[in-house]
Amino acid sequence: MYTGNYDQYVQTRGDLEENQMKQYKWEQEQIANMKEYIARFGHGSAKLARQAQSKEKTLAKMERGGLTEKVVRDQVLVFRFTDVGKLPPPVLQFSEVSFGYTPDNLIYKNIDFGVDLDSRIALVGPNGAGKSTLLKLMTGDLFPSDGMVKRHNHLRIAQYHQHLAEKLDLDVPALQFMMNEYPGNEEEKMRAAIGRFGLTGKAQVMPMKNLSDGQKSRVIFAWLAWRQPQLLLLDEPTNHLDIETIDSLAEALNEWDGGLVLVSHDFRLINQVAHEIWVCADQKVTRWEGDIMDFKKHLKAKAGIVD
Ligand SMILES: Nc1ncnc2c1ncn2[C@@H]1O[C@H](COP(=O)(O)OP(=O)(O)OP(=O)(O)O)[C@@H](O)[C@H]1O
Repeated sequence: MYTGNYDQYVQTRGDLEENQMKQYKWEQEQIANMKEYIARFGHGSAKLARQAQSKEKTLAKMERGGLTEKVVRDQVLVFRFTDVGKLPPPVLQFSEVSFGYTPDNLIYKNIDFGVDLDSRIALVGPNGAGKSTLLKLMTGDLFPSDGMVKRHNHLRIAQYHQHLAEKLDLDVPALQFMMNEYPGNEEEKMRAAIGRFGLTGKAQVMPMKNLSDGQKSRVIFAWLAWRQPQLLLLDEPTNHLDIETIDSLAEALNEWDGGLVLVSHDFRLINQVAHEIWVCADQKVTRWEGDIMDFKKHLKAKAGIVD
């Protein structure tokens, strides 16, 4: 049981484990020294043998008292995207884009911006402001009512959203699903591709209905990653992931060399991976001058919440 928030927990646990490891190493060193002494002098002169006996007693006492255990790390969840290399900017350009699902209700009016492969953008804004809509305009699932969205000819975009997991055929195992989606690839390769997202062994070959929602999300990530996108659009990727998996996702994104546009309500994830915050509201997309924690404070102040 730990008090405080998650960051404090990580810090405290780290400190405790460091101390435990120091104690463990010290004890093991003592034990090794005593054992060596006993082995060398246990049958020596009477004086040395007495000292060896005394060390034997100390050793037994230490063992009875309970030795410090070695720190064993929880299995680290692997999440890994393959590096993709660069395309010259601009890879995705919005020029005077307006969009509405109906002409009398515009969600965006005259927006201009560029996204490239160095971009690490978090889209924030009130519910229904149009964050998911903006991602769909980026992928080309939606077309602007006015203006132009230009994508680099060789740009590979992959989009993650919850509905992908809902479309999985749950009677099929993850491995089979990948082999069906990407035929002509060796099974071993596909196993490794799913394994890169922490789904291993039996979990790959049981029908996906037996997987947790978090595991299904991993299958989707593996499926997206196989296309080696240069630009990843993530729409609420953390809904079914536990906090350690979210950290693992953040780490994978930080190690990866492609571009990222993230829609998330998870301030921790945004804080870890985003370099820019864009606010979608009032038919506009505006760059927030500050980090996500400033934005959180701003939202709290707006809602009249005092820390
Ligand atoms: N297919 C559609 N047809 C008509 N209106 C839609 C459609 N999809 C979304 N909308 C509307 O467009 C607006 C923007 O929706 P969008 O899902 O992009 O917002 P969002 O910022 O992603 O919201 P949230 O944070 O709640 O996911 C909302 O008012 C929504 O009801």
